[in-house]
Amino acid sequence: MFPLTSKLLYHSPIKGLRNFMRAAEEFNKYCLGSYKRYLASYDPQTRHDLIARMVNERTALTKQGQSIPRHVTERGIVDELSNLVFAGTDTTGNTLTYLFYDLARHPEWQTRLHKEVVDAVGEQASPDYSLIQGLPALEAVVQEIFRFRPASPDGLIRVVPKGGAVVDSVFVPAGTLVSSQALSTQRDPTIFPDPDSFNPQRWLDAEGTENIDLMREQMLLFGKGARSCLGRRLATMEIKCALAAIARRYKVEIGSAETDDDMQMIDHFVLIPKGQRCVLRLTRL
Ligand code: HEM
Repeated sequence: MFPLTSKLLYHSPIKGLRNFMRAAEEFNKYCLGSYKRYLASYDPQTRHDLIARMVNERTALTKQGQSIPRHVTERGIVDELSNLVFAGTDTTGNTLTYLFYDLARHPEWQTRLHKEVVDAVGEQASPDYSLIQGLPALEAVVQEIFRFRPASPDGLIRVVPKGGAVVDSVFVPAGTLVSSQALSTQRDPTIFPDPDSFNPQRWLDAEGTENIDLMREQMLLFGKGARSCLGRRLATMEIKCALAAIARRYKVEIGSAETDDDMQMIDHFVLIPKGQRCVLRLTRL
């Protein structure tokens, strides 16, 4: 952010903007603290994550007496951490919110998941990912929520490179801004019949047929290509683990007469529920 713009926004007469700037500052402090804690226990022999790569790059450049590019300065690394937390929080959290809401409306899938998970993990309180990763009903439910409620529903703009491109037999000149967005692509009735219904069974029925490749190809929620979502596997793992843990132990029901209205989808860049809440009732099985 440009420093002057940042200062102006901080003192803006609009309360929402001032709150946003203060929240961003708090958030940055949190990320800086996390980075310092990370460095305090940093061991290059055992750490092989993204931040370790950045720290190692900076160490090597320092040893060679070279100047440090911004992306591996302390500020650059802390910005990277903030980006990861921003990118991974509301997307995953709101997907889980819609997932439990849609399951509350489809108790038959809760019954199916409960049986599948209990058979696979027994009494384990926090099921090990290796035991649940490939469970068919769990996979179908997660794919269906990704299709039905894509956390990032908007078109993300790309610029057509030099020489132009041919898309679906249409020539698009270089420099044209293009995008496609997940919400409508993933509700294309020619690929997903009855697209406005939450129906995990469609994934199970398609398995082993050529339709499954078409369906997977049509899924845009994580983007496509070289700049697609870095955290898609982490997000999928988190969602499957949370779903298995809840399905094993709880029955989930709609908890308020307002829940259906609250859960109408609003495109806020990230998909959010209109009421900004989801009241559900969980009962121990
Ligand atoms: C359900 C959860 C998630 C959804 C739907 C989602 C969706 C997306 C989308 C649509 C993009 C842009 C792709 C493009 O421009 O073509 C993206 C990028 C990215 N996501 Fe996610 N994301 C999720 C979770 C996460 C998590 C958990 C993390 C990391 C902790 C993460 C980190 C990133 C990063 C770093 C990028 C930028 C990649 C790049 O520009 O090279 N995301 N994500």
